Parts: sequence; structure tokens; C-alpha cells
Amino acid sequence: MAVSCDKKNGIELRIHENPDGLSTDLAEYIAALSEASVKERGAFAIALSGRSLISLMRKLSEAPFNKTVEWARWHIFLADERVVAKSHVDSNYKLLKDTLLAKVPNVPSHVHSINDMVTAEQAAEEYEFVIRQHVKTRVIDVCEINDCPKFDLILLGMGQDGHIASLFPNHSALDEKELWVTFITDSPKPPPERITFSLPVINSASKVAVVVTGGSKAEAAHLAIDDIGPECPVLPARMVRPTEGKLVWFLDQEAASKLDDVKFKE
Ligand SMILES: O=C1O[C@H](COP(=O)(O)O)[C@@H](O)[C@H](O)[C@H]1O
Repeated sequence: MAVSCDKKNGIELRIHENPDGLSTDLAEYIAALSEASVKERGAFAIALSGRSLISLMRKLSEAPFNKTVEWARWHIFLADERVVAKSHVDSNYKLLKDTLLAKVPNVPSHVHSINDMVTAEQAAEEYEFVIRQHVKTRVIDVCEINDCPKFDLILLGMGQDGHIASLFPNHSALDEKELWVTFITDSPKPPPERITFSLPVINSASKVAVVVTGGSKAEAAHLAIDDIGPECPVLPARMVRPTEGKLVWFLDQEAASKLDDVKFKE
């Protein structure tokens, strides 16, 4: 149960007392969207980032979700990935596999990791090709405004600097308008080589959820969500504004501590 549920600038805020409560709410939210997509389209196309987000998804591997979710209908993509071996500790795929996928009855051929044997540029190109094949067969829906893939859900974490996926502040990858998947070789946070969904793909999703915990991210959350005025720095997380879809932020109280006008329920 969220300690506060608000709507601000068209963004739904689900604020929790602690990461554990957030984790349960997140699992319920994802399970409900999965059920709705499977009912409507016969598939659930989900893309997700790595690191703390994946740990916060851990409740999905527990009862009742491990049994009630239609895992076989899930088609799982990575919204960003580090160009390292799949067995490397920095791999988002490895973290996802170890934390969640190894514990639920998903279909391995529906889980799309990157080719880790090629350059970042090639890996991004190949990953976009895979997504295009899935859009063709409508496993992933299409956004009619711009022909971008329309994922049922994109889940993102946010770094302290306000980066989302592997789109970092002041990086030219933020301006990518044509490619669905782009690459960087100079990530300010190691490892340097990464692939990432571009903003048009993120903003074409049916639902986007940003999941953030901890006081170290409170300032970035404030800058991404609140009305800041013209002095607001260019923050990737603030550029997440789905064109037609819905945007939800899951925060714990620490991450929400600098948001303007948020009242916590007792
Ligand atoms: O490097 C990355 O960082 C972000 C944020 O990570 P977090 O552990 O601070 O939540 C993550 O969302 C992204 O996938 C990852 O590649």
C-alpha cells in the first residue's frame, strides 16, 4: 500500500515507506499489466533497465506471482545493456537472469539479450533488427504516430545524475531521433560501452514506470518531476514523457523527500 499516491504534471506517483513495500506494489502493478496485455493481445512485451530496478522486481519470483503470472507470454527486452560478456558481473542480462528469470517459468527464446561478441555499434544495430522482427509480427505493438515499437511496459531506473537507461545528461545519444537502439562508448559511469533505447522508443511505450529508491536520488527525482522553471538542467529522466502512454514513478520516501507538495499519509 502506497503511503502516498499523487498525480503531478500528468505523472502518477506511488510513494512507499520503504523499498520492500515498493517491491510488492511494483510486482502487483507489473502482474496486472501483464494480465491485461495477454488478454488483449496474447503477449506481454516488456523492456527493462538494469541494476537496482532488477532487485526491486524480486517479488515477482515469489508467491503468488511466480505461479499466477503468464510467464510464457512474456517477451523480454533490455532497455539498455552494457557491452560485456553475458557472464560478466556488469551485465544487466546476467543480473536479470540470476535475480528473476532463473526462478520463474519463462520461455528462454522470448528473452532477448544482446550479441556480446561484436562492437557496441553492431550490437545496437542487431538489437534494433530483433525488435523490428517482433514489431512485424506484432509481438510488440506499433505506435501509430511514429511507427516506433510500442512496448506494453518499459521499466526504468534512474541514476543520481538523472540518467535513465544509458542516456546520460548532455550526451548526444539523447538527441537520437531515427534509431530505435543506439550505442555509446563513453559512458560516464563504467562500463563505457553500452547500447540503449532512444528517447522516441521510450516515449512511445504504452506504460513507462520509473523506479527509484534512496535519498541520494531525491534531488534528481525533484528535478525530473517538479515544475522547476527555465533554470532546470537538461535531465534525461525529465525527458521521459510518453506521447500517448502513461507515466508512473515508484519511489520510496527517501527518494521522494525533495518533491514539492507531497503529503504522506500517516
Ligand atoms: O548504469 C545503469 O544505471 C541505471 C541506474 O542504476 P541504479 O542501480 O542506480 O538504479 C540503470 O537503470 C541502468 O540500467 C544501468 O545500465
